[in-house]
Amino acid sequence: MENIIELKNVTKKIKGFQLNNVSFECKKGYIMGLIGPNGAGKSTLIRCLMDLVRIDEGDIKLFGMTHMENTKEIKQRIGFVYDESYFYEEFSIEKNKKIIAPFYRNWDDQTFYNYIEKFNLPLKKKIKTLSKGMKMKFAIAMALSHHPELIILDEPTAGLDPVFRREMLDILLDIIQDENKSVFFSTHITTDLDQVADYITFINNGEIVFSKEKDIIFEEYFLLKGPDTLAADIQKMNLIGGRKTGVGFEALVYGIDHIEQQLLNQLHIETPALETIMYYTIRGISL
Ligand SMILES: Nc1ncnc2c1ncn2[C@@H]1O[C@H](COP(=O)(O)OP(=O)(O)OP(=O)(O)O)[C@@H](O)[C@H]1O
Repeated sequence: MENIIELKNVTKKIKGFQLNNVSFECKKGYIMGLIGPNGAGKSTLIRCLMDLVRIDEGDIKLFGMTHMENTKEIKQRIGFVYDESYFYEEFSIEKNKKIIAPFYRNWDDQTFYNYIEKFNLPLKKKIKTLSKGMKMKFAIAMALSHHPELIILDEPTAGLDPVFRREMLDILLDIIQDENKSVFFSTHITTDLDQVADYITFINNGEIVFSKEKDIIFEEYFLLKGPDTLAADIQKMNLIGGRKTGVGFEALVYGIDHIEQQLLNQLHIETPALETIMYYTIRGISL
């Protein structure tokens, strides 16, 4: 399967923070979600992908090319949506479109106006008067109207109400109905990923914790629950994290083959949500 995004040992130092030896791949035709807590480096990583900041070491390839080789071509083929508005706030939706469209060789007015209608956006309204959700929809309409093969979104659901969020996720799912298109988006709302992502990349403190198929993650991690009397035994079991819950304990482990069957028989075993995996990976053990 073709890699659309490929990072190898990418390092980027900024004041007091470092993306450290980041490597992962994103395949054509899938949705990859990038998760991590505040300050983990998600936006920095996306800025590196878009060559908005230069990496110090390593390699980034998009469509098999580096930015050094052909950044113009890469950017033609990406639809980019990020938090800070890069539109002309004083101009209307339509005027913004007129200014930006000529930069894209595959710009398609018909597609643009279809999205405007679908998203119910007011063409004559100035950007600064739009709600956060409308701005996000406009950004998505712009990003999709030049038929990109890869859509990169930084926190597309942040600050949106649940109805808008659901709509946004449906749009992402719609995009990959065309198997030549791929989506890479960051979020800290992990439940969004439960619904739409095929692959998850988890970053913490500038380092990749894992980058895997979502279904495999759910096969590898286990949430164990049991009474306080077993807490001491379970602590010896190579835990990722755990805590007392009031009625006993819960603990996150990677694989359960190393745990004696006799102990497992006394525990309740669940598949953890992504949020739980993220929480215990970051917080560690406090049993
Ligand atoms: N231009 C900059 N100058 C100095 N520090 C920066 C700059 N950009 C990011 N940082 C720092 O780099 C770290 C990672 O920030 P980044 O915005 O990439 O994290 P994030 O995972 O996107 O966080 P959030 O979920 O809160 O948006 C933070 O400690 C941040 O303060």
